[in-house]
Amino acid sequence: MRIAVMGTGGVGGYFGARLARGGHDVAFVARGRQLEALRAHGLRVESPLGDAHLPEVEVTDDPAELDPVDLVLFGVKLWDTEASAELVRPLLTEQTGVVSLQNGVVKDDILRRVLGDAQVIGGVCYIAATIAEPGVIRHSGTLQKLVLGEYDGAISPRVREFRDACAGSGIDVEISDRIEQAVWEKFVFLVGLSGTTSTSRTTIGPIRDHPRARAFLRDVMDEVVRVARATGVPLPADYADDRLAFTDQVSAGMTSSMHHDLERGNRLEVDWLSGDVVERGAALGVPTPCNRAITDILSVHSEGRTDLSGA
Ligand SMILES: NC(=O)C1=CN([C@@H]2O[C@H](COP(=O)(O)OP(=O)(O)OC[C@H]3O[C@@H](n4cnc5c(N)ncnc54)[C@H](OP(=O)(O)O)[C@@H]3O)[C@@H](O)[C@H]2O)C=CC1
Ligand SMILES: CC(C)(CO)C(=O)C(=O)O
Repeated sequence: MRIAVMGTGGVGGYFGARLARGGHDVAFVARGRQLEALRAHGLRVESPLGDAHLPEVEVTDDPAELDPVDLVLFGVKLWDTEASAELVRPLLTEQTGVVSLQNGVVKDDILRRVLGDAQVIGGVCYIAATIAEPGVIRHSGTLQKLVLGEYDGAISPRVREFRDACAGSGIDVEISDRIEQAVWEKFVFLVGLSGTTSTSRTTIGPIRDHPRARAFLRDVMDEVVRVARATGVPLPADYADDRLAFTDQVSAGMTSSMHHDLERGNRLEVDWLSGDVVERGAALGVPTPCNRAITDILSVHSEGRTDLSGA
């Protein structure tokens, strides 16, 4: 398959590199120091599942320079979605699928609005990966899973083709015929994990082990479940308990990409995660006090590191 990765960071770089090593024709879109490093030294992935080095990669900061592709993988942060969607237009044919690896439930709303419903295939990814240094992606743990599916539930040829490309490249992948629900299922867990690990600046272990922090984590996720159900997404009413039980199975050291971003002084996605839950809840009449607390507490960090000393 010919694939373009829009945003070669933690997730885009990881999955793009695996697909390239799997024999697919992958072009990368990057900028700044990442673009320079990819041009100079190629792309390197460090992973417990095996390192990979692509010494030469097709990379650009301007998708219009690339030939059209079968599939675009979206790996930019949420604030860059709209502008990046405009940039990938020249890569699309009528058949091209656009799959977002991003978090949040708003990402595909934006892509569908800018690019049209028919172009967008729903997707969710489960992985912990970051840019360790320009040109180097570090994968933590062994989780590296994609779930994808057409929004109308059809198992289309393009979805099957991408599933086969991923499976043949060693990526854990499955097709869902209820992708909207799958996106919300991850959103419940992610909003709980990102909100609690970032506000308490610790990994999941101490949070799930402390009775009050654990109750807060559950309530944060339960608000997302209530918003999902009010939207018409049929999550079970006790889904927060299911996700709480799931957090007991992950490693105590697990944390969220947002917590990593906070520690690094980077801009945060909180307005598209807990903040989006608050906005949707307000529109639907669903109270979301825990997510509001998270959004408000993190607001002083949401634009990245600033001098808070007041000096
Ligand atoms: N990291 C993780 O483990 C996981 C992340 N996610 C989600 O995936 C999404 C991406 O996260 P992550 O991979 O961590 O993000 P990163 O910041 O690591 O990567 C995004 C990359 O895209 C680049 N980019 C943005 N806009 C453009 C553009 N117009 N042209 C070229 N390059 C561009 C960024 O450049 P610049 O730095 O200059 O902005 C950056 O290098 C988020 O929504 C996140 O929540 C989901 C699961 C796991
Ligand atoms: C929870 C996790 C690590 C799973 O993919 C994630 O999506 C994130 O932190 O952004």
